[in-house]
Amino acid sequence: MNVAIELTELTKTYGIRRGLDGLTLRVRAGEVFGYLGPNGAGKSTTIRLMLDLIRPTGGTVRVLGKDPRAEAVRLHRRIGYLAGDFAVDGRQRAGECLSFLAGLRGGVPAARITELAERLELDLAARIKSLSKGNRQKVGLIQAFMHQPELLILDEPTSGLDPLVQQTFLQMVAEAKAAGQTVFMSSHIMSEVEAIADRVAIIREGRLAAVDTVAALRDRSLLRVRIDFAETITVEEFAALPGITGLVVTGTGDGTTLTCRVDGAPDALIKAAARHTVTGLRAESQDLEELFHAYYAGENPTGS
Ligand SMILES: Nc1ncnc2c1ncn2[C@@H]1O[C@H](COP(=O)(O)OP(=O)(O)OP(=O)(O)O)[C@@H](O)[C@H]1O
Repeated sequence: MNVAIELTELTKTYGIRRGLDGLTLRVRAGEVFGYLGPNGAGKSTTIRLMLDLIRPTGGTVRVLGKDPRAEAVRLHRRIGYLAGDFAVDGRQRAGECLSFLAGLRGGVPAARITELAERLELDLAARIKSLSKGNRQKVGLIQAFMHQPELLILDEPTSGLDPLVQQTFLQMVAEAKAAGQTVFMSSHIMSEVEAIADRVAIIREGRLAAVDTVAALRDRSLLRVRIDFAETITVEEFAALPGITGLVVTGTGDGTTLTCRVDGAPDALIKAAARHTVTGLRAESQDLEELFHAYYAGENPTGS
């Protein structure tokens, strides 16, 4: 396996504050990797450590097989980086700024910059200080993508972008992947990375809470079930069934409704329910956003 990023037992403390706490993570070359976590989880800290913008308290970082501390300058040419707080000289015009940055990256054809600006609908003649937050973010995206780097490291790339531009951004990521580039992008919203990420990691309070493919995470999620009965049923009949949690029974007289979560096969629940007259049945997988909120809150959403 070709590894693009390898973090081992990575720790960063800011005085007494914890930024990262023993994070071990591998990102494969060529994959789109979503890095998710709530505010303050340690996403930007991880990214800054990868780029040697800050130094670890403990552990090691390897990016494209190199130590970013020893080879920062050479590595930066092979990376496209969008900072969470991307900021450049506001007096410059967007096009001038991008040409200048292109020079630092070893040169980029002007047509490539124009093409990206057209796709993102950015006016290259506008002064950066006159641009809205979303339009400044487009400048940040172009400077990260323009030299077609081996590795894109994007900290909250969709921040401030309207939904149409977000779609264009997702296409750009898909094209980068098709061209064999690796994309590491952070976000605090699952739906932003769900569609394009091969794998996602979820971090919480500086630690890894989960890492897997989106499909596998979805498979791990629980089933939410609601069953309506014609007659009165009791909690006791269902409470001891395997994999059942959050059991609630409501209503009396005209019928009862049972709601619960099921981990694993719902067979025992269905057989127990079939002893009664079932007037309604609904079962749905916990949606991913909900699953992530449970991870964020420090629960064990898979119930395992
Ligand atoms: N320069 C700093 N000095 C002190 N504490 C810091 C510093 N930078 C980050 N922290 C702390 O480290 C923790 C992780 O912060 P980090 O910015 O990496 O989180 P994040 O996941 O990127 O959050 P956000 O989504 O809000 O950007 C937070 O508790 C934060 O307060």
